[in-house]
Amino acid sequence: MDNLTRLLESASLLDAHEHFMSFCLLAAQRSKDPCTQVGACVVDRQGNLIGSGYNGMPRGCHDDEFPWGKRSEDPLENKHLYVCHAELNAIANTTGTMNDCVIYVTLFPCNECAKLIIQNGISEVVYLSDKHAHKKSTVAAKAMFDSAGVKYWQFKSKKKITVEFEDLQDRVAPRIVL
Ligand SMILES: O=c1ccn([C@H]2C[C@H](O)[C@@H](COP(=O)(O)O)O2)c(=O)[nH]1
Ligand SMILES: [Zn+2]
Repeated sequence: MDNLTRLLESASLLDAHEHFMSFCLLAAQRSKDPCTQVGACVVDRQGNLIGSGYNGMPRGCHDDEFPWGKRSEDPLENKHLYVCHAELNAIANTTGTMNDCVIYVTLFPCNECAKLIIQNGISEVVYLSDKHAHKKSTVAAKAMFDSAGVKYWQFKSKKKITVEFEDLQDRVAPRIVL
C-alpha cells in the first residue's frame, strides 16, 4: 500500500460493521469474566443501535457472591449456571421489536442465545470469534440458525483502532492505525 492510499484510508470513517463490532468490543471490556469477555449489540435495518450488553451476573447478584471460575467439579461453584450471556443482556436491554434486526457479537452465540435470537425475530448474526466452534452448543446453534433461516457471518478486518483519552483532549476523533 503506498503512502497516499494509507493516508486516505486512515482518514476514512469506519464502515457500519467496523463501527458496531468495535462498539461490542468496548462493551465487552465491562465484563468481569476473567476468561471470556463478550459484547453484543442489536441494530435495526435503518442502522440504529437499539440495545447492547455484555456477559455478567444477573442484576442484584453480586460478583463477590457468585463465582467467575469454571474449573470446580461442583457446577454450583462455576460461573456457567449463573452468568447472563451478552446476547441475552443485549436483547433484554432492547425496547421494541427486534424483527429483522442484526445482532453483532464478539463470540458466536451458544444454543440458548441462538433460541433467544430466533424467537425475537433477529435475522442476521455478525460475529467475531468462533473459538467455541467445536462445542456441541455452537453446533446446535448453527443447526438452529440454518433451519430458521438466520444468516450468520464472521466479521473480519485488519484495521486497528486505538482510543487514547488523553489524546482526545486535543483532537475530536480516535486515531485509526492501519
Ligand atoms: O453465547 C454466549 C456464550 C458465552 N458467553 C459468555 C458466558 C461466559 O461468561 C463466557 C464463556 O466462558 P468460557 O470460559 O469461554 O467457557 O462467555 C456469552 O456471553 N454468550
Ligand atoms: Zn449464549
